[in-house]
Amino acid sequence: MESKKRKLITLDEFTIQETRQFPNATGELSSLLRDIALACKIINKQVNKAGLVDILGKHGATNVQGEEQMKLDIFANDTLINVLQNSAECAGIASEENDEFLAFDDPYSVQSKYVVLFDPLDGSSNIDVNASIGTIFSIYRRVSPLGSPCTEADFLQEGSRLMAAGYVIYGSSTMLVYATKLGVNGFTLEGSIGEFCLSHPNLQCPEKGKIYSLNQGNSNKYEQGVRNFLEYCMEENKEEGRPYSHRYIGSMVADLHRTLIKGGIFMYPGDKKNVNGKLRLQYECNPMAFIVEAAGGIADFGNGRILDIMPKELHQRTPIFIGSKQLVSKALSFVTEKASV
Ligand SMILES: O=P(O)(O)OC[C@H]1O[C@](O)(COP(=O)(O)O)[C@@H](O)[C@@H]1O
Ligand SMILES: [Mg+2]
Ligand SMILES: [Mg+2]
Repeated sequence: MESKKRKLITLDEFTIQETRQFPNATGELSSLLRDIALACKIINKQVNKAGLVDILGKHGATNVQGEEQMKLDIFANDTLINVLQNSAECAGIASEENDEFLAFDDPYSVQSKYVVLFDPLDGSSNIDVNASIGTIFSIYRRVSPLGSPCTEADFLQEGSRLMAAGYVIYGSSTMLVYATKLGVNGFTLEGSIGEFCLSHPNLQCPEKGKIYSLNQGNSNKYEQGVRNFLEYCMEENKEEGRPYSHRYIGSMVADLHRTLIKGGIFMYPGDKKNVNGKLRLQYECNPMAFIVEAAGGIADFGNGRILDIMPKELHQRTPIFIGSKQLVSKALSFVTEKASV
């Protein structure tokens, strides 16, 4: 018996419906979101045929993070910048791959209320091995006056001031997940019509979880509290369903997507050498914290809410403990991070 045909709701239709809930809304934020989705569709096309086009491997340059850039990092970065520069809704961007922010000074962009931050390609170490990778983005309302180019202050705002944040995961299917203050929704790319269609409405991060996720290879470098929590996760306790399962894909987007859907905790703690860990506050941790909190989970740096951190620099890093309320609270009861955020 043929399964009942599902009515497809495209991202466009969904964002227009959402806008209608706000009588004063102008639709600029939704249109900006659609531009980001367009850029990610272009990136997705290259990712899907990466082995057949000259997009695998290193590019040869090093970014401001001191990391070797992959060809796909550069392609994704250029694609997002080109699409957003031509979008009438974006005043400027900051990227994990660019030293400085870029202010667009054409007559339309200087009138735009919003700036966009992005990690164009997340999970770079997984590009050449065909494991899930992604793009992470976030949108702030400007604090600088409209009519003139945006300033650094527009990008150095606390995560709690975000208007929207999301990610696209290039995995077995390509999905876009985004959050506003109204909630978190997931859309799957329907290849035959080239549209993101609503597939995961009103995502909620399970309160409990039995999966812990971190680079266990670094365990000896983590502080005692983190190591005690790992012991707790691996300890036998039938009643509490321990030991928990360890899962680590090595792409934050993929590890967070699993945590959002199945529950659990994702961590990238600081260690003796890197007290602030590896992940970037503005491009990775703030957007993911905004999404997980909007889905009922929590995100902490060890001594406080990620979204309350007042950014000092565009590329600063922060430790992160994020996911299901119960398991992250448990982890924090073991951990007192000495991060200088
Ligand atoms: O290899 P490690 O140290 O475990 O780090 C993996 C982490 O680094 C990242 O790849 C960093 O992101 P980029 O790929 O955007 O640089 C995260 O996606 C991932 O969670
Ligand atoms: Mg990243
Ligand atoms: Mg990246």
